[in-house]
Amino acid sequence: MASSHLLNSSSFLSKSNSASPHHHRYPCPTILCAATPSITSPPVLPPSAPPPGLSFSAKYVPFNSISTNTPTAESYSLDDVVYRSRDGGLLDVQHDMDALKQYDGHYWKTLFDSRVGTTKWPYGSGVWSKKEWVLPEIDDEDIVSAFEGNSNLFWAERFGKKILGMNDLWVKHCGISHTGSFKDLGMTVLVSQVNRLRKMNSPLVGVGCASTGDTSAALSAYCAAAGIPSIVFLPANKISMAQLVQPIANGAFVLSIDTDFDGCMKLIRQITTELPIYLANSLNSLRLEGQKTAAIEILQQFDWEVPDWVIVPGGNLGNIYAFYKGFKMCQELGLVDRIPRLVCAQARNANPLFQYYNSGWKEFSPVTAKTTFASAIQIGDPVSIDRAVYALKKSNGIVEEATEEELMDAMALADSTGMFICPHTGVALSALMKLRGNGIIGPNDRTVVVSTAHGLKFTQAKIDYHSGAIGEMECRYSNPPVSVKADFGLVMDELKKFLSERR
Ligand SMILES: Cc1ncc(COP(=O)(O)O)c(C=O)c1O
Ligand SMILES: N[C@@H](CCOP(=O)(O)O)C(=O)O
Repeated sequence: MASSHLLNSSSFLSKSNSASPHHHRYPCPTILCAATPSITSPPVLPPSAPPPGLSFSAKYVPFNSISTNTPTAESYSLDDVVYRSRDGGLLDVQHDMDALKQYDGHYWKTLFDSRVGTTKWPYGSGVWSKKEWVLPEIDDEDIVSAFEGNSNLFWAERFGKKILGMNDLWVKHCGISHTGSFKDLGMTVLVSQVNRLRKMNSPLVGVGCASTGDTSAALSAYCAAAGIPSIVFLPANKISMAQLVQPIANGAFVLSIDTDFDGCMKLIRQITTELPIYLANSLNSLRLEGQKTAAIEILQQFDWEVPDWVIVPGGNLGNIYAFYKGFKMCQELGLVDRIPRLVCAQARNANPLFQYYNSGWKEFSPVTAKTTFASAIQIGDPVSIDRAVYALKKSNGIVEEATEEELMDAMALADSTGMFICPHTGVALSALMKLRGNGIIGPNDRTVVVSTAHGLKFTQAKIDYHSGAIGEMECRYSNPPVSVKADFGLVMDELKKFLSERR
């Protein structure tokens, strides 16, 4: 136990095993056996051996060439600093699928499964255990990782049975992570690539983002681990204290700006075209390569069985596409034979995607996002709108919304069954409750709700709820503490009252 902990932390800090003879560009039998180094029998060979010299690669292509299935000559190296296609559209990371297809689905499953829990750098990370599908060409010693991923897929037995009559409900706790949100999955990839670029003498002086609190926390932590300056633009007074203190503690240059997230996003986009600061928001498609591994991980955790539904709270809308991409890659490469239906859940106070969906995808209009307890998705003009629409259409997906009362009640109910979720996960659970209520999601459907951040980042929202201190809200599941004098009789009275009410 102690020695494996030491191994993990020393890998994080020094990449000490980077010069390992097991450092290959493609999966190999040695890597497959990494978790059992003291073998006496011959290594287990993968089902189909790699042709000698075959390597994997990826490049940027215009996203619309993918969404319209139109071949294009426009592409960029991942070592280029580029966020937009020539016509101003989004980019996407395109992998050399022909090279990946040299191996069958069984091969990839065996390889990925063999890396779970290994201390061999960098494959113990849930992201880097899928390295060939993420950033295939980066050297292991350039990777900046905090052992992210491999997050708990929690069987929400009590919530499912008691609240929804469901037996097969799961919560993927992506917020149980280094900086407390799913952003770590993408940030390890982005900061690793910047680390590589800086070693290649790129003029980049730092990495910057606009944030509602989680992207900035992840960016500042990974940059601090790599000794790279980070710059974060935060909407003043619109993020939680816990989120604000994260980049401050990690030594980021923090600008608290008198605008909302969308205003910060506009500014960082302008600034990163003027200064050699690398853009870390999910407009940068590199981030999504890491985030998509959560989808692969869900399949892996179900022994490669496909759930019926996956529900993701949406704000800037990169993550819903990342999930689609992860599932789709698994299907295309033969690991599974279908993909789940995706649901994107938004807060009613910040619901541009929901409105677009409700219009029958006729017209998209950005909104001015109003204050919501789900503050990390208080976004009115999502940069990945096109990616989200594509993911939803391709997965026969649905968009739902939740009012403030619905999301806070859902959060309180989930907490009362042993979770400690964030308000964004409350949005996703409210969506589930509605879709169960109208029968779209059936009682036996295997359903995964993606929990995107740790509840400890949002304690003020929970305090407000449990003290019944929210304007119009009934706070019907609040559980305030009972004050009592230090007197045996009075304490006994309170306990008897409590116990009789429980009967
Ligand atoms: C906790 C949390 N949940 C959900 C989201 C939504 O993710 P996305 O912006 O990729 O839609 C974000 C960030 O936007 C977030 O920080
Ligand atoms: N919730 C995000 C908003 C920005 O999203 P990004 O994925 O584009 O970085 C945050 O935490 O800042």
